[in-house]
Amino acid sequence: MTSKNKINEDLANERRKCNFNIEEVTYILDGGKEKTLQRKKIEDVALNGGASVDDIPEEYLSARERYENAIRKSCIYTNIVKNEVLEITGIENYGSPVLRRTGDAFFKDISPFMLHLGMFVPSIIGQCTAEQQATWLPRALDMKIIGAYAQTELGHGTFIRGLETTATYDPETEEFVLHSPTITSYKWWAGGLGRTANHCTVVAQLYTQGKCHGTHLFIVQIRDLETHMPLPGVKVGEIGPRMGFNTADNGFLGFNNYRIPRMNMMMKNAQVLKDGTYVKAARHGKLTYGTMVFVRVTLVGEASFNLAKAVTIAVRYSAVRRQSELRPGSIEPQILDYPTQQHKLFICIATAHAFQLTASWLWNTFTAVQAEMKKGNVDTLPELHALSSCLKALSTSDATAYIEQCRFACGGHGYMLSSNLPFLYAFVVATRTYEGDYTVLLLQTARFLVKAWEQAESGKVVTPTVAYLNRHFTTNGKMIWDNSPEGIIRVFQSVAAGKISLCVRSIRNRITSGMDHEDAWLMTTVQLVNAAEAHCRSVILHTYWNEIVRLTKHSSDNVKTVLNQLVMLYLTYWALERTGDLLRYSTISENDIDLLQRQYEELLVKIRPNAVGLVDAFDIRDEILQSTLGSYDGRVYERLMEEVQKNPLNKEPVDPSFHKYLKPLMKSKI
Ligand SMILES: CCCCCCCCCCCCCCCCCCCC(=O)SCCNC(=O)CCNC(=O)[C@H](O)C(C)(C)COP(=O)(O)OP(=O)(O)OC[C@H]1O[C@@H](n2cnc3c(N)ncnc32)[C@H](O)[C@@H]1OP(=O)(O)O
Ligand SMILES: Cc1cc2nc3c(=O)[nH]c(=O)nc-3n(C[C@H](O)[C@H](O)[C@H](O)COP(=O)(O)OP(=O)(O)OC[C@H]3O[C@@H](n4cnc5c(N)ncnc54)[C@H](O)[C@@H]3O)c2cc1C
Repeated sequence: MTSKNKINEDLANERRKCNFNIEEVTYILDGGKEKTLQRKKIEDVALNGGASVDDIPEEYLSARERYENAIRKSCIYTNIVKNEVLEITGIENYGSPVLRRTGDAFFKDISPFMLHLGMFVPSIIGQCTAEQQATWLPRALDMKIIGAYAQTELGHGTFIRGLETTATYDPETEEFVLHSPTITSYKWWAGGLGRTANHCTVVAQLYTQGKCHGTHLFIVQIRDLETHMPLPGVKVGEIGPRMGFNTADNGFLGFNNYRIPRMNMMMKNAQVLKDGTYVKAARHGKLTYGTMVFVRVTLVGEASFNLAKAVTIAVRYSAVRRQSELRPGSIEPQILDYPTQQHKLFICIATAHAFQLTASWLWNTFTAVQAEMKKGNVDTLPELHALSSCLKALSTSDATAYIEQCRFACGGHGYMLSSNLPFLYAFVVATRTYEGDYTVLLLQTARFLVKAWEQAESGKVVTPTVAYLNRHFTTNGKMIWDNSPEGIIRVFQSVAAGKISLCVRSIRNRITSGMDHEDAWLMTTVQLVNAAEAHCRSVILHTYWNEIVRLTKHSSDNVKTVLNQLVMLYLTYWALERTGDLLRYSTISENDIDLLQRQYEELLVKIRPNAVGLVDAFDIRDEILQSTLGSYDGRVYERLMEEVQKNPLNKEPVDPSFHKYLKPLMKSKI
């Protein structure tokens, strides 16, 4: 081992202290040993040549240079994926989370191809007929065409029914005429649309035979494949600097009576026949929203992964960083030894676990619902929509808050872009808004909860994720407090049931006092968001606990212990966060709360020796972490110094601005 990659002594000590088998935990988080081995194989192939390939860190580049550099790296990565990785994994792994995550070694910000693979390709798979897929999919997968997903407009993002772009069918030519009738109808935000894409999925109001049939999806070519010039009738460009996503060339797009062939309407769920007759597959009105459901499901895993990155950085840094004295003259402690620091960080480790296991469970639910829908059964779709909406909302919101907490935990150095924490924050905070804003999605879940409550009230057995509502109608009074995992989960379910019940009462009272249903609902939305949050919290607690019990059945004792400590920390943390609710909806006493607090503090002490082992178990390679503070070897100060050498401002001893501005200022008289 050279002195350059010698492990920091404090970090080495932490690893010696770790008492569980790190690989075993990695296997659990990856979904099994085979998946870990496959991931490592992919990473080895994809990152073999040293991924970052940036001489100057991308944050020093101008907007133009950054974009060009991002395209350059996207092409390098795509070629590696096409020529080397898919050879091993097969084409079906094209959009897999492993490839998405390995891609992070190439980009601190984001690849302009992300939306092509993240939404354009999924919309072809989910919304096109087999015949259409045969036309478009091979070309899209082979990057012969590059697409974006243009749904949001300048005037509307949330309210899809309010979109203004029109697609009017002309039976004479068997074409759709796309048009942007107003400024607010311009497509806005689509990633990859501004400079990169030559095609996109466009969501537009479909008109045929003089009637509007609501929003539908169309595949639209927007640029010439040879010259990349926008086609006549298409106005396209980049929307400007953003808080993050600056290499994603988010774009705008307008149409002036732009014609596309009839077969460019994505026709899996509805068709327009040659003569203009509209035929709808009579299954479910919202199947055209399917791509969004798919992405919401994948975003739970994204939240987990990005939080895992942030907490890996913050825990390793906290083991290396020493600050202050506990007693006069004593050696400065590692900041990880402060209980307040542990309080900031261990919940982040537990949350990353909770979201990762919930993401896998949600993915299995998603694929089961897809399988049912293939058979023509759409009964399970509302529950999936309610689940994916609230889990997307909470996971992205919590991950955002905890990534910021990790940054705070790294003090001043966490503010450096080279720590990667600001990039992670800017990336994840957007996920709280895109693909459905936090509040809006929780209100979707609330609609489902109120209906489920009414069903349970009428004695019907409701679906598994809200089965606690049936219990609500068979028990009297407050839920008995019980400090076991199952007991805490039951109490959280009672909190959710109690809050939904209050919402229903509030809506009914308002209607009784003369409001119509819409106003009564509107006036109750603050409570409804709160109830949906409580429901989702109970789903996460329940899933995390169940999955840990199931997945550690055959684990070694120490792995069982440490994973159990983490899940208990998570349950206790949330119980303490929600003492107000617990006092209201359960028999918990002040003494019980004191006990919970003690239990929480004891858990911090127990987890402390394994903290570095736990973040090592996320097994995120340095190339992917891209952080001066979080590398495996803990050479924090050396890396910060090395980074300074890359700063173009340090290339010359005297900056030209001195002679141009400063010196004249210094010489000038008052
Ligand atoms: C080289 C590089 C390598 C890289 C590798 C890449 C690998 C790929 C990785 C993938 C990573 C993914 C990254 C993705 C990045 C994404 C970027 C962002 C993209 C976007 O943001 S796209 C735009 C998204 N927009 C939204 O989400 C809009 C939100 N609004 C809505 O969803 C709806 O309008 C809303 C709010 C649901 C309301 O709709 P509306 O029609 O008005 O419906 P109602 O409220 O009236 O409800 C009616 C009824 O329908 C039910 N409903 C609603 N939605 C759905 C649904 N989706 N599914 C099922 N049912 C639905 C609703 O519950 C109501 O039911 P009722 O029974 O109560 O009547
Ligand atoms: C980084 C980034 C990338 C994106 N990429 C894409 C893309 O590739 N393709 C694409 O089509 N779009 C994309 N979007 C757009 C994104 O999907 C929308 O911004 C998002 O859906 C929110 O819609 P909005 O901007 O219209 O917000 P608004 O709906 O205007 O929300 C503003 C506020 O109003 C509140 N609000 C709105 N409606 C309601 C309601 N009914 N009840 C209560 N409160 C409400 C919201 O909670 C929020 O607080 C992207 C956005 C970002 C930030």
